[in-house]
Amino acid sequence: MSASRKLASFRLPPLPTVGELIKLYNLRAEKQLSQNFLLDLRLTDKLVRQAGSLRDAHVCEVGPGPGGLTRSILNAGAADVLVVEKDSRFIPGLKLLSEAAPGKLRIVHGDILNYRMDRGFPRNISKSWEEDLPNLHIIGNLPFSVATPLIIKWLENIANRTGPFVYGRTRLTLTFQKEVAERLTASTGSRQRSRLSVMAQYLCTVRNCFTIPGRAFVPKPEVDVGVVHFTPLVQPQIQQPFKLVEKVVRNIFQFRRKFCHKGVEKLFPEACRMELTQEMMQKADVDPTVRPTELTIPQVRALVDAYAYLSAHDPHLLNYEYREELRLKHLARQKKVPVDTFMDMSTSTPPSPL
Ligand SMILES: C[S@@+](CC[C@H](N)C(=O)[O-])C[C@H]1O[C@@H](n2cnc3c(N)ncnc32)[C@H](O)[C@@H]1O
Repeated sequence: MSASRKLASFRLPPLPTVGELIKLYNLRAEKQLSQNFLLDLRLTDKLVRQAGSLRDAHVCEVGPGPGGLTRSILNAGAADVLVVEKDSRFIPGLKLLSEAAPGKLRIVHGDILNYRMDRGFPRNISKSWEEDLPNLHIIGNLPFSVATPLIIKWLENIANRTGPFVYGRTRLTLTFQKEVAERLTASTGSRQRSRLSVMAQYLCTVRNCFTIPGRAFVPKPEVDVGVVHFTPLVQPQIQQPFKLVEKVVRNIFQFRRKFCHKGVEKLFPEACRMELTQEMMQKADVDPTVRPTELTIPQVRALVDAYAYLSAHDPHLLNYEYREELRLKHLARQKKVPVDTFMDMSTSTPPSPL
C-alpha cells in the first residue's frame, strides 16, 4: 500500500469519548474563554468535510479544547495537525490523542492572537514542498471572543501574503456566531451586507456552509453557530494596501442605512469635505445616493482607488493624512493606541515642506 493510501485510511484507535475525557479531567467550561464544546463527532466530521479533502494536508486547529474536532481532522487523513490552545487544562487530554496518532499532532499551549503561524506551521518546510504548493488548512470551532479580530488579522495576512498565506493555497473553515457568518457571506443588496462582507469578499470566495444549533454545544451558547469556508482569491479584487481598504470601507459602512456619500464625507477634513466627497464619487463613477449595502465590490474598488488617488494628489488631503499619521505616531509613543492601527501610507507621499 502506498504511503498516501495509508494516511488516508488512518483511524484513531479506541479512546475515551470526548465526554468521558471532560469528566476525567474535570474540565468545567470557562465562559471567559468562550468554551462551548462539540461532543457529537458526527457534527465535527461534517464540519471537517466542509474543508474539502484533508488527505495529506497540513492543518492548524484553533482552540482544540477536549479534542472532538481534532479527532475528526486526524481521521480525515491529515498529514500533520498543529493545535493552538490557550487553556492548559486541555493539554493532558490532547497528549492522549497525540500518543494515539504518533508523529501527527503537535500541541502548542498559547494564545492564537499572538501566535506566529509562519514560524510554527508547517513543519519541515522544504523547497520542493513549497514548489508543490502545499495543502494548508486552518480549521476551528473558534472562541466567539476572538473570532472577529482573528479573521480580520488573517484577511490582512491574505492581502499581504504573509503568515500562513505565504504559500498561496491556505483555506480556512471556521465557526462564527450565526449573525457574523451571515455578514461575512452576505451578497450585495442583502440586509446583512456589512464591512465584514466586503473585507472578506474582496479577498476570498466565502461560503456559508451550514448552521449548528446552539443546543448541539455543551454548555449551550445563547446563539446558533455558522460554519464558513474561505478560499483566498489568486488576485485580491482591490489592489490597494489592506489598511487603506479597511479605512474606506469602515467609513462607508458607518451609516449602513443612509446614502453612501454620508460615510465617504467622514474620510475628509471638514474644510474641504463637500468638494472632495463630490470629486471622489465622480472619479469612482458611483451614485452618491446608493446605500452602502448595495455597493458591489467593483464599486468599492473604484471608491478606494479614487481615495488613494486623492490622498496622493490633493494638497489639503495630503496635509491632513500626514498630520493624522504624525498624531497617531505621537499617541502610539505614549502607548495610547496600538501601532498597527497606523494607516498604510504607501500610496501617499508627505507634503513638501515648501
Ligand atoms: C468554542 S471552544 C471549542 C473547543 C473544541 N474545538 C470543540 O469544538 O469542542 C473554543 C476553544 O478555544 C480555546 N481558546 C479561547 N481563546 C483562545 C485563544 N485566544 N487562543 C487559543 N485558544 C483559545 C478555548 O479554551 C476552547 O478550548
